[in-house]
Amino acid sequence: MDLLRNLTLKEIGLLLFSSTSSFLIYLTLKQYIRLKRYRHIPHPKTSGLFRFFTGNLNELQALKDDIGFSGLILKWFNELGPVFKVYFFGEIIVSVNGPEAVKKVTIDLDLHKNDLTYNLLAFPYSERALGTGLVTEIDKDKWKKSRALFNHAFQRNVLKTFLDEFNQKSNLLMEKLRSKADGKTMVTMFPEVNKLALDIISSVAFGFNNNSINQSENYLNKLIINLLEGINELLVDPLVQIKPNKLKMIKEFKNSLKELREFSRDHINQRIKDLENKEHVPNDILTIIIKNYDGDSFDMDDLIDQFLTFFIAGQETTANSLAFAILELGRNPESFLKLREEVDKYIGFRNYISLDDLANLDYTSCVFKETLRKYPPAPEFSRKTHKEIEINGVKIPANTWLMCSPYISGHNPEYFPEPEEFKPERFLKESEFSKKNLINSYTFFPFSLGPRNCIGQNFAKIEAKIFLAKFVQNFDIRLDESQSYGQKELLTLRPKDGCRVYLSQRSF
Ligand code: HEM
Repeated sequence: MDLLRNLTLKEIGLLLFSSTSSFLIYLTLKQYIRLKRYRHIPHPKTSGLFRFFTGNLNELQALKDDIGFSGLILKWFNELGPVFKVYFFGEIIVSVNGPEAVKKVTIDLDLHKNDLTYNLLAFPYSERALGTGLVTEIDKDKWKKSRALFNHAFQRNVLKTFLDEFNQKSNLLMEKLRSKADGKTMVTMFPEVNKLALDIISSVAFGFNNNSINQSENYLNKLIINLLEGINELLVDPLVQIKPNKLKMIKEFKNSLKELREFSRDHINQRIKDLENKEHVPNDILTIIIKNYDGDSFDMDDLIDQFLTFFIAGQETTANSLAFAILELGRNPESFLKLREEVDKYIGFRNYISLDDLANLDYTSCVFKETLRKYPPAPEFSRKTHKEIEINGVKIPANTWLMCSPYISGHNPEYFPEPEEFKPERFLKESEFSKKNLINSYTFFPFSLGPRNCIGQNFAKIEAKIFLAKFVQNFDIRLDESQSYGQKELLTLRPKDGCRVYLSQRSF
């Protein structure tokens, strides 16, 4: 301090100037060295005065509302080829595409998840949200233990026992929609299927009747929406935490998270108590988890992480795909009629759909798959290299953030000609694409692949097929022509205007 006190203003200015210059030189050198490691990997054109630092930030921001991140990287894939990088400030993402790359990343090398991406879900705004739940656990050994526990609960023969719940909740939604099926009342499908998905996961996984289908605003539904909105904001705007006009949203996010965690804690505690007291409990996923838990005592925060993870992973993704499916069926009446023909043949007017019935619904499966191809709800997922690897002959340095995209693959005309067309037939076993093996696990992977694939995929397939079958059994649809048929990418990919339809009771 004494030294500073003896300096003149001019000397202090010079000192500040030289330390700022040194800092800038340091940043420039650091960025130069970082980018040099990736020099051989092409990237989209950068723009702006500070583009050496900001990289592709301008393009990422300008296009995020228009075609979304997935649309943007698809454009870059078409321009730059299967391996390319995108960068902004210190972050470099390498997008790797094509069957060989996807197999290598997800199966052969079974790379770790990228901590930076998943931390946004795990600990947004420095709060514990999904924490060390199954989606966000980075530590492989810990993840393996949890996954083994959950695998029990997601086996087909266990899910089969919940078929009543899947049917009952879908019937409830049909009943509600019937009350609006006058051909004149506009129905936005996304919130409806969102509540359906929430009520199904609440009942099948956690044994309680949430009953949001019949409520205009549901307590849990609202809390989850607030939670997801907060995380979305953080994803699209890293500076959100210092913006005064976002303070209210952040406060609401934190309150909702707190309430959700308290709700989960109470529910889990009650179940543990009931099990200890040998009370009658539902044989749901929570009971299976508690019974198979092999720790000495329960780590409550860990269980809450899992509880929230299943609520969120089990709701958003399926709901988005169901809303997109209705939108596409509305735009493609011939697919709608084919679907109905199949349902009429195998189900008729029965309002209970069994597992055997589901096995017959081949075209229904194709409709669901085609929807997931065109609009994978999780359009990208991230991994991290721990040592240098080679993909498609391109060397990728250690500690690189890698990205695989079911969206890019699903829109590649090499495997899916006329990718913008909705053609469920391409997934029929006898289709030329199936015969040529153009559609396989490495070209169509909306549930990801390898050990960290989606544990809920059978769950989602059952839910989707039952809903679609019941929907065409009951209704004719007309789309609201004024809506956008575009997509909106937040945490997941969803229909931009939520899928607006006019329903009528089915005519014969
Ligand atoms: C159409 C519906 C669904 C799609 C497209 C989907 C997609 C995915 C994808 C791509 C992943 C990998 C994510 C990553 O690597 O970051 C994933 C993981 C996961 N999904 Fe799904 N999902 C769906 C439905 C569900 C449902 C219904 C549940 C629960 C009932 C669920 C629970 C999970 C969980 C817990 C994980 C993490 C698995 C692990 O890392 O071990 N998902 N899902």
